[in-house]
This record gives sequence, structure tokens and C-alpha cells, in this order.
Amino acid sequence: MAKDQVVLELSSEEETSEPQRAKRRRVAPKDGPLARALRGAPLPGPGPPPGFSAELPAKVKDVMGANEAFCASLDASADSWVLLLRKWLPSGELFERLWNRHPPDLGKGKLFGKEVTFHRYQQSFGADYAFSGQTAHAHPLTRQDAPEVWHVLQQLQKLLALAPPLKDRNYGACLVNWYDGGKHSMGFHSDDERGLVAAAPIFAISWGCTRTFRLAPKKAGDGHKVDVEVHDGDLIVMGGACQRSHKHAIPASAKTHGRRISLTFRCFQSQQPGESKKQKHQRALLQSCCPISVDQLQARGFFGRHDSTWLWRPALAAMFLPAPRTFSLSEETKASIKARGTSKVASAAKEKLLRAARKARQQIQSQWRDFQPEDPKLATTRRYDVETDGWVEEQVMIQLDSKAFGKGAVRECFRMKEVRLDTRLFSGEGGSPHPRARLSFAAVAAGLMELPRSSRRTLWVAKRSIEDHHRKIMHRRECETDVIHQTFAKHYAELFNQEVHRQALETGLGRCGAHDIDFLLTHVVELPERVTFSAEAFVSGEYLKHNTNGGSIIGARTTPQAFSYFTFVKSGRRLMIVDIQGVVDLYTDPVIHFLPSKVSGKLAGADMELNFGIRGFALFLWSHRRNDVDQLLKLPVFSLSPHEEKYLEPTSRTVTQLIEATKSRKSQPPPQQAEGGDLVLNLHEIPGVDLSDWCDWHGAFAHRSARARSGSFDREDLVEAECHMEIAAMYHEGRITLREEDRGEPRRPEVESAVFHVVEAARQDLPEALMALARLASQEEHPGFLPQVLGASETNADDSKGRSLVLALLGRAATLGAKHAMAALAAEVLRGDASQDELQLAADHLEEFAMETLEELRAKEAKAAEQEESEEEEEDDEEEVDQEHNSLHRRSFGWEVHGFDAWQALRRVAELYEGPLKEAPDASKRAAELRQLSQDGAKPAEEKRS
Ligand SMILES: O=C(O)CCC(=O)C(=O)O
Ligand SMILES: [Fe+2]
Repeated sequence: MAKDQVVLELSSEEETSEPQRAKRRRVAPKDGPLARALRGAPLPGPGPPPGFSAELPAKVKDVMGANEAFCASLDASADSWVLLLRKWLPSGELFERLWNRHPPDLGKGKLFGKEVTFHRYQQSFGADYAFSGQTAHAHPLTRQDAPEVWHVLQQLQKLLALAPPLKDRNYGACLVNWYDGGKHSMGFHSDDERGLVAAAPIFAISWGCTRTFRLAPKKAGDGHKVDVEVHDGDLIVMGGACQRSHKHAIPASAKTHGRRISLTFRCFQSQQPGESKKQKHQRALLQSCCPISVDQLQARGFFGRHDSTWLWRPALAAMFLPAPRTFSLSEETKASIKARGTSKVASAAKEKLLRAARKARQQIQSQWRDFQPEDPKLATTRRYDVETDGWVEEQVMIQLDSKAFGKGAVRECFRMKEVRLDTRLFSGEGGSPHPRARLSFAAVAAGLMELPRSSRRTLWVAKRSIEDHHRKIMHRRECETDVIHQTFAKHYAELFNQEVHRQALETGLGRCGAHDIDFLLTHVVELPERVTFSAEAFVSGEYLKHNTNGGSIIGARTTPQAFSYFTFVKSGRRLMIVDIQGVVDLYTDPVIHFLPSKVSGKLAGADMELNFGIRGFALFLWSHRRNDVDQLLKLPVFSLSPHEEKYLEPTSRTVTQLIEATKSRKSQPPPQQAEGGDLVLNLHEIPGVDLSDWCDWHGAFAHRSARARSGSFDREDLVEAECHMEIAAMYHEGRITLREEDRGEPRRPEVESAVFHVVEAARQDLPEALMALARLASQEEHPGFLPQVLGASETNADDSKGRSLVLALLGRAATLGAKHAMAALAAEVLRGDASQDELQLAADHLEEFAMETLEELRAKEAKAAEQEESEEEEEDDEEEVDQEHNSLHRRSFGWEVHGFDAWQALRRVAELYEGPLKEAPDASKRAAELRQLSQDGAKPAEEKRS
């Protein structure tokens, strides 16, 4: 079964109406619009048990007499629910009669491979019941053979008649359990055997003494636990995703001595009646507007949601609208709901659904009208499995359209039908191909036979790149990349949905406007002779783009933006899924920005063309405004400057500007830095920038010698800081700017925000940011980076404060291993009158600078020698883009001009130990060593020079 091919045409409601809907959903069905309109007067009685709240529509209660009916949703989105109908069908004299029908022996089963005897009697009726590793053979469920069970079934059918999706379902399978006293019990389990109609509710009737019916989530945190005292005649209905999310049990009880019987009715696929003409028609309509079966919809919980098992919900109908248009009931209809009640609404909604489906069918038919398929061909599909990072292959038969129906700049699309071959047709029972079957397979392939009716035929769009498809291997890799990306995105979409559900439940905030999202599943189709396509399911509807790989945010939807940011955070800042586009929340064709060294497997090997790495992350973070969904998911805040907060509307950046920003990193030289005129800004007066706590440079002493650092400095956690620095770089280069009309000063570079981001990056210990900031704080000119910024001296009388700040920043950078910061710090310290401690620090840093420089020289020489040996001529430095780091990475901002080379540095340190530091431990010994080293090293270097 093509379970995975889910194509829905969803209609989008206005984002703004979402909070209201979310609110409704949380307490559904109680506050569903229909339920609210239909709710009758409350019934007398003890009221709902803990965890239960809602009452059911009056019409449902009518049929059941004056009994109470409650509903509990087991999770925040009401995907899993239970109904409780009190005193639905008291046992009366039937109890004794059915009791006498229990089998002579206790039930038996297998648990973890071991034979066990259950603490209860058990018998199935109507359909064999497979449980705990064995099958219980059923007795017939007829008036003659099981009159009591039969009687209950008759009553149940009356109830089913109220629920359109269930009314023609056959519930002719019942498991009866006899509990003789409190020692008899049933352990936790779910009623999720094979062969059940997916998501069709389970009906459990209790007779006899009161027991606790316990429901608990399978995974802690996935929903609520509920204990219900079930009395004689009570009916429990478990619906929606209940069996998937929850387990249930009848726990043993020391206090209970009475007898109890339970009857659970289930809906088996094998027992469903043939469809009537009308039903068939309805089903065909649904299927024609989306190649997904009604059963699959049920499996996805669409029919099980909220009260939709009982009424066709308008929201459900809306899902089938072909184009995203706001679907809402007319005022007139709403009034009639209020006035008249259930059945009208149900049928009106149904009518709307059918009309929508018909329209969708027409649309699809017209799209496929001039489909002129070529002969069917055998092909291999390859699906990517995220878990195993491998490919799964399958044989299919495809028919391609003879001409492309769509052409983009890089790709062309063909309509395609794909038939997944029904293996029963083509192979013998045991899996080995039957000779005759093989024959017919060949016959189909040769076009001699019609495609077999029973196999599934689905509609696809096959894509290939216009340019490259003749370069077969390349093109195959490209198709694979598409598939890998999309499957990855789908995986993250699932994580996103789960997280939204979890947070909605935990916080009690509801979904805060978050929609469930999905990506189309794609696969590679490979024809003989290595002709390759990537294929994805066909969707119709209005196609919208929500953000781009260049960081543009389009439109006001919150879900797609939150999703992109979620992928960044969830992946540990290793990747970010962008270019979110598709029909409503069914997306396709994403781009993944990633850091090549931090992802593994097939993703790492995938296409680099559209991956902008750090710059891609930075552009998105710069454009993205924090929204409700980010907050719901507790995604961390990425700080933006006060100017950005004020002037940056997500829509204020033009797409071209951003695309320019991303492209030019690769090919063109940076644009001329934006004209600054005679703009001068004092570093200490930039809004949002507070450097006062940095101004004590003695903080740098805390780290003493950089060599005392434990291990090498780890840049793993610096991705966010790199993003800040990249934003600063882009401002500096004039690649991005704020909306000028708002700020009222056209063509003025946005220096304030650039500085803000440098400071953010410096606070996160990014060495180049510390050095950049030190440069901005210094009193020298710095034409290379944000020349408009002045350090303290000219405007600030307190000169020493400025020097302190510079030293503190350099000290921190030095401690983090920035070589030139070490030497520059030493040079600065030695220039003034320094204390002993300061001199010692300078000596330590200078020594380490020398050692590192020597190390680098040695490594360089070794590499050169190696290259000479292997005679590698190729210069493979073909303008490689560093995706892992910001474009100012390893820049020293003028601090490299400190006047020391390794030898000079060594001599200078020696001088210090001979002079002002001669009191230091082992001073003279160290001085001698350093002098020796400087002489040894200097010789070969001088030889070389001459
Ligand atoms: O005795 C009960 O009410 C529980 C029965 C049950 O869970 C089952 O038959 O699967
Ligand atoms: Fe059960």
C-alpha cells in the first residue's frame, strides 16, 4: 500500500483566525461550533468523572434515553478521545445468562514467548481474535449462538446510525471478558490488532460490578491518564488515535468481589459490506481530488478527530477544497444551525464536501486531459530512508507523458503514472515468482496487456533538470539530492509537529497558530539506460512560497518561518531548512543550508550549489521576527539591534537584495562599501551597546597564560556568534541595509546594527569579533572595517578607559587562542608602564605567539615538501567558499601589525626575564632557553633568505 503518498488539498483559513480555532480544538468536542450550537440542557446526575468534560450533542443522547454522555480528549489536540455513556445498556437478567456462557477454563495466551494463563475468562464472537501471540477462535455472533451479545450489537447499531462515517460499518466482532472478583484483571494493552479498520472507534460495554477502566499514554508526556469507574450498563468508546497514543487496562482490585462482564466491539476490514453505488461514488470523488484513500485519511486521524466521527465537520470538508479559499459557513447557515440542530448541518456540510470534491475532480481531470502517455516501462524507484541513511528499491511500472507540462529555469516536469506492482499478481504465494505470473509481467512490459486493475495507480510529477539530464551520472546524483533533501525535511516536519503537540499540551497554550505541516514524499525513478527522474505526488491548489534560501520572508504566515528556525535549533545549529513552499502546509522543494563538516551521511555529500552555510543561516536569522510559534516551541531568542527591531519589517528587504547578498559571496568581489559620507559614530553611544563591564582589562588576567587553556579551543558552539559576525560583515559591505524610507536617512550605512552584532558575537567569545571590537574601540583609524566608528578618545575624555577596553578585548581573544591578539596585547602592555603581573602576562602571551608561529612555519614547510614530492601541480584552491565560517573569519583587523616575528618575540621575552621579570621563578634559565631557541631557529631562516 502506498501509505506514504499523502496528498491533500488543504484550504487555508486566515492565520488570524487560528488562535480561535486552536482554542476550540483544545476543548473539542465540547466547544466545537456545532456541538456548542447543539448542546442540550445538562442532565441531572453526578456529572462527568475526572478528566471528562464535554457533553455530547442532544441528538446522540436522544437515542440513548436520558443517560449522561461525556467526552474526554486524551491529548491537547483531541486526536485521541474517549466517550463515556452512562447506563447505556444495563444488563438486567441478561447478566446471569451471559455469565453462564463463559468458557470452562481461564483464557490463555503468550507473553514474551511464554505460555501464560490470564486472570479472566475470554471468548471472541463473530471474528477470530488475535492477541498475545495466539488466535482465539470465535463463536458465531448470531441470535441463536450468542443471544446476549447479539442483543447488544442491535443496540450498538442504533448508535452507529447517528455517525455518518460509521453507519455502514459492520461491528460484528466482539470479545467478551468475564471477571470473577477483583483478582481477575486485564493488563495494559491497545486494541490495535491487524485487520481492524484504522481509527474506527472501539466500543466497550460493562456489565455487573463496578471496576476501574484505566487509560494511560504509551509514552509519558504524550497525553493524559484517565481513570473511569465503569458501572453496569456503561459504554466506553475509544476513538481517534486512542489506540495509537494510549493503552488501557482493568487493574486488579483487592476491594472488589463481584463479577463483571465486558463486551468490546471492533470493526474488521474483512467484515465490511460491499459499498453501495452512492458510497462508491462518494469515495471515488474523495479519491479523485487526492490520491489518498479514505482509509488512509482515517489512519491519519481525519475522521477520528474531535466529533467528526459523529458529524461531518465543516473543517473536514474544507480540507478538500481544491484552492485555498477561506471556508466558512455562511451567516445564514450559522443561523439555521442555531435554530434547527444537527442533521441539517451534517448534510449541508456533506453537501459542501461533495461539491468541493467534484470541483477538485474536474480540476484534476482537466490537468490530466491531454496526458499522452508513452508505453509503460519497467522502472526502479529508490526511496531514501533517513533512519538508515540508505536507499530502498522497488520495481514499478511507469507511464510518462510524451511532453513536458511545465518548464522552469532549471527543471522540466512531466506527468507520470506509476503503478506499484501488486506482488501477489506477479509472484507466487510464498514470494517466489510464479512462472505464469512472470509471463504476464513480461506481457505488460511489452505493452501486450492492460495494466492490471488491482494494482494501485497514482499520479506523479516527474522532474529532471533541463541542462544536465544527458550527463547521466551527474543528473542521477542531482535527483538523489532532491530526494534526500525533501525526505530530510519531511523528517524534521514530523519532529516539528510532535513538538507543537507536546508543547501545546504541556504549556496549556494550545497550538498558538501552529499548523501541522508535511513535505511531499519524493523518490528517484530510474528507467533502463540510467535515465533518471525525481518524482513527487501531484498536488493542485495555490502554490505559495514562504521564505527563500536568500533569507527573504514572504507573507505573514508564522508556521513556515517557525519551522525553518526550529530546524536550525533542533539540529544543534548544523543545518537549516529553508525555501519553504507548497500548497497550504504541504511543502515541497526545500533547500538545506548546512555546515558540511557537521553533517554526516548522504546529506553531507549532497549538492552544495544552494547551500550558503553560515551566510544562509545569518540571512534568515536577520530577517526572521520572533513569532507565537517560536515562543510556543521555546526556541531561543536571536538578538537583533534596537534599530533592526524598529525599522525592519520582514517585508522590507527586497528579494533581489538578499539574493545578491548570497550570490556575491561566491563570485564577485564585495561591493564598494556603502557610502558613509562624513558619518561619525561614537562606539560608546551606539544604542543597544553597553561595554561598561568590559572596561576592566584585568579581567583578562583570570585566564593567565593561554597555554593553560585545557585542550584546544572548541568552535562548536560558536555557530550563532558566527551568524552575528556575518550579519555585521554584510552591513559593512553594504550588502544588506535597513529600510531607508523609515529611517529617513537614505544611503546611510547601518553602522549601529553592525556594531551591535559584533558585540553580540564578542560576548559569545568569537575571537575575531573580540579583535574587531578592540579595533573599533582603539584610537587608530580602521578603514578596513566600519571606519565610521570612533573609539573613546576624541569624544571621551577618559582615555585610560578606552585603553582598558582594548586590552580587555585583546586579552580575551588571546586567551581564546587568537595568535595576533597575543602579540598585539603584549605590544600594547609593553608600551605603557606595566605592573609585574601585566608584564608576566605579556611575556606568557608573547611566548605562546612565538611558539604557535614556529609551529605554523614548520607545518607549512612540511606541506611544501610533501607537495614537491608528489608533484601536485593542480591548484585546487578554485575559489572555495568557506561555508562554515563568517566572511571575517580569522581576520585580525590590523592587530597583526604588532612588530613581532617569532624570533623577535622570543628575544623580547628573554629580555623580559633578564630584566624586569628576573625575580620570576627560573627566570634566568628560561631566558637562556629562549635565547638559544631564537638563535637556532633564526639560523636556518637566515640561510634560506640568503
Ligand atoms: O474489560 C474491559 O472493559 C476491557 C476490555 C478490553 O480492553 C478488551 O477487550 O480489549
Ligand atoms: Fe482492550
